[in-house]
Amino acid sequence: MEHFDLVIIGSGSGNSLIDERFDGLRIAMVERGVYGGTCLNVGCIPTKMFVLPADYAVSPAAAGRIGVDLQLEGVDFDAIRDRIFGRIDPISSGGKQWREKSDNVTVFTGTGHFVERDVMEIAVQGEAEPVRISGDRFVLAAGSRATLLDVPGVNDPEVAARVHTSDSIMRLPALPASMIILGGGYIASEFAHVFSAYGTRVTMINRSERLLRREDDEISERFTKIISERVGLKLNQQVTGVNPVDGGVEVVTKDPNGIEYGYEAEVVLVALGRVPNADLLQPEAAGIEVDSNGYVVVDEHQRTSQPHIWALGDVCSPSQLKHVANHEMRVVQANLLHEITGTGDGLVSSDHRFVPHAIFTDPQIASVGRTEQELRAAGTPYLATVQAYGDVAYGWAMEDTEHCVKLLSDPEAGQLLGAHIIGPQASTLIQPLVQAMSFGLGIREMARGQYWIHPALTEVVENALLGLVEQADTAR
Ligand SMILES: Cc1cc2nc3c(=O)[nH]c(=O)nc-3n(C[C@H](O)[C@H](O)[C@H](O)COP(=O)(O)OP(=O)(O)OC[C@H]3O[C@@H](n4cnc5c(N)ncnc54)[C@H](O)[C@@H]3O)c2cc1C
Ligand SMILES: NC(=O)c1ccc[n+]([C@@H]2O[C@H](COP(=O)([O-])OP(=O)(O)OC[C@H]3O[C@@H](n4cnc5c(N)ncnc54)[C@H](O)[C@@H]3O)[C@@H](O)[C@H]2O)c1
Repeated sequence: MEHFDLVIIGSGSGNSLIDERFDGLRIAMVERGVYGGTCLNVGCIPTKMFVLPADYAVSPAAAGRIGVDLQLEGVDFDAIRDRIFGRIDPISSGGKQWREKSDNVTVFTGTGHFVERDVMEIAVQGEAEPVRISGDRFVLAAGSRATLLDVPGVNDPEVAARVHTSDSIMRLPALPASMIILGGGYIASEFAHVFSAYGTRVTMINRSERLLRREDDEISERFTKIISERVGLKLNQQVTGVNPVDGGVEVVTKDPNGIEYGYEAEVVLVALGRVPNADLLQPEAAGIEVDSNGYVVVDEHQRTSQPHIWALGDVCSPSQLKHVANHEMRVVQANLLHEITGTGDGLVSSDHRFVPHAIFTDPQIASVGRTEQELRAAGTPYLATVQAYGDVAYGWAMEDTEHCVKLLSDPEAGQLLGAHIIGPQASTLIQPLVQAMSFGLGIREMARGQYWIHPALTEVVENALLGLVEQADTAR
């Protein structure tokens, strides 16, 4: 049995962990799928490369409001798809080849699972017998996978060929005429924007009454209304079955009154969340604790319940975001180097205080901190302000009527408690607010202690901050 100093399972954020400081160690990299993981191959990168053309495709509406007559002549889905994967696929295969050539890293292509606390068995692709390796230390970077649809009819081969997850939907051989999207979260919303902008007739089926329900209510309500102008929305519906129909699939649903509906489309996208891949690792064989939702349990240093096993990213973090996986990777990297080579003063900890996210729909959405409904439920006193884009100069220029920045703070307008933005450039506008929260910058200092470029869209953030200050001062 081959022995390694370090065994890493998962080549997404796990691959970034290995740098020249690990040159003296014998490392095994175990990867069951496409090299480079979710973000590169089927996640953040390709989706956002699909979003940008979609943003252009919907821009005639915004241009028309300010007197520019743009006409969309069409969207070349095949060219977009081939350009995107023509760039991504070589990065993935090149990354794998580069690792395979490395003197100190052995790449195992196959699914690994524990058989003992320091022994892993790998079903290596193309090999008749599984391989066993042992390790001094392990890093679990095994990510998550799409939840599959589990209703009657889904295993019918004609249906199965037309039911996709985010892993396959971006590689469709041609743009479908119609698509049903199941779910109302990040993936459902981003692909609803993409495919409806490209010209597909999109129907979203969601079990609750609003999309993006975990966002602040203000944002979720606005988004649900705005996107309903571009896609068919079927809310409060539970999927009960799927059937093959001529040229497509029928999705059968039931509403809260028990009334049944049937919707047909050429293809179906299942976007019902992602489950951690911890189960594939058979963590019980190594004595690794897993929580009730299937996530590997880690302490603040990203160490699992087994001192020689560390975890990072989607396999242990319910936020399921790449910037979180990257952050945790750096923590594990520093802690491994500390333990193995004595680098640094001690173990470092992850900082999960203010994790932002952005949803690349049209309009964009970005958020950090707590929502108003969370503060209310917790009984935390707060101030809230909603600043319309249309009330600042750049928003006037855009003739904006729909978008806003919502800020929440303590009652003295001292510190921000949450920031939520819906509208153009939201993913960029949120960053100074993330910075303020992370470094404890007070609202008054932030609003008045710096210049805000006039007439940039950042004035919508400045005015929102001033709105909180004014409320606090009025209440004194
Ligand atoms: C469609 C989509 C869009 C997204 N967009 C964004 C975005 O815009 N911004 C953002 O922050 N996040 C986004 N995410 C989330 C982001 O992609 C993930 O949070 C991130 O990639 C997780 O990284 P990771 O290293 O934990 O896991 P991964 O990158 O998933 O890597 C895990 C790897 O482990 C392998 N593996 C699993 N089990 C085993 C095993 N037993 N043996 C061997 N190998 C195994 C898997 O094949 C995989 O390659 C998106 C996700 C999806 C699906
Ligand atoms: N821009 C980004 O950062 C980005 C983009 C895409 C994905 N992601 C990550 O990927 C993760 C997965 O995305 P997602 O959209 O699949 O998950 P999600 O958790 O955002 O949304 C899941 C949706 O499915 C619904 N749902 C779940 N189970 C259901 C059931 N049994 N019946 C009916 N509806 C059900 C939920 O109500 C929700 O609307 C996200 O949590 C996010 O962290 C991030």
